[in-house]
Amino acid sequence: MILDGKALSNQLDVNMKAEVAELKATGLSPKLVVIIVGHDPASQIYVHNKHRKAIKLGIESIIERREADFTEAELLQLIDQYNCDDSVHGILVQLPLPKHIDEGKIIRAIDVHKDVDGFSPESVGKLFNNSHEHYPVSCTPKGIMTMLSHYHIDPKGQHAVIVGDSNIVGRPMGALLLNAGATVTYTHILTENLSAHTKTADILIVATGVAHLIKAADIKPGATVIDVGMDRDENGKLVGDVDYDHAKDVAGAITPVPGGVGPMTITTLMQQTIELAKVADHRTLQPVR
Ligand SMILES: Nc1nc2c(c(=O)[nH]1)N[C@@H](CN(C=O)c1ccc(C(=O)N[C@@H](CCC(=O)O)C(=O)O)cc1)CN2
Repeated sequence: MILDGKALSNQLDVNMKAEVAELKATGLSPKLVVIIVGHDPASQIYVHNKHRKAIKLGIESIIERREADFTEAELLQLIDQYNCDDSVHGILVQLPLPKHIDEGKIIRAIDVHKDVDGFSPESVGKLFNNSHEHYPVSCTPKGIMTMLSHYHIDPKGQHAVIVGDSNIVGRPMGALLLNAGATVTYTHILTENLSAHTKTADILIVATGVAHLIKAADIKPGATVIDVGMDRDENGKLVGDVDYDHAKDVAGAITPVPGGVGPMTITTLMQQTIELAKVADHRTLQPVR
């Protein structure tokens, strides 16, 4: 089974577009600000895709582009400007940032109520506590959970193996799967005999940035394989971390690259922008006693 993230994303757009139109009719217009510093070619594409999707759904979208020598102090000031702007519901700083900027400091500077990426210590804490409150979660892992649910793949009791320990994908992915009742194994670049672990996975999530790291022989027959990689092969073609052409014959379900996880990341960003707008509106309407 091919897990078609592009088709699912387009399907979810229909309801989101209608919801945004309804909110706008009540005077609430969800608004997202994306800040990008520098000229990383992949980031330019992702930010462009985010803007295009927001416009398609009727979400207001501002892209703030700055040169690679934009300073940390200037970035903090820009974030503060949008923290203070009540018309803005979500603020996202595209990662990676140039080396002279401290990512942690930037993430912590975003008002927690506008942390549409779910990267703030507060949101991450809630995720790892399995809080039942509403809070944003890193968009790629949350989008993967939406995809698993759509295709009736229930992680409960399953062995999920995560390859890659990034804050954006690997770590929150493991927490979401654990919260959904999976038994989770984290693996990463220092893991010895990686294949011995991946071969035991009922659900295998690969997010390493190494093109075709996972071969068909590394996969348990029938497993669900989720490829988060956005790599280039020797011909410059976009490929994943999984050798899709051979892996698809072993896996029970698999995401393609492109058209798998990527579109679901963007759809989740839009869902969380709408959610933050509704929560902000509710806070305004309900004075704190
Ligand atoms: N602030 C953030 N920065 C980054 C995040 C994030 O969630 N928040 N995630 C990644 C990249 N990412 C989101 O920004 C992302 C990756 C891929 C896609 C996507 O649409 N992929 C397409 C192919 C695009 C192409 O042609 O290159 C697909 O898979 O079909 C969207 C978003 C890093 N930074």
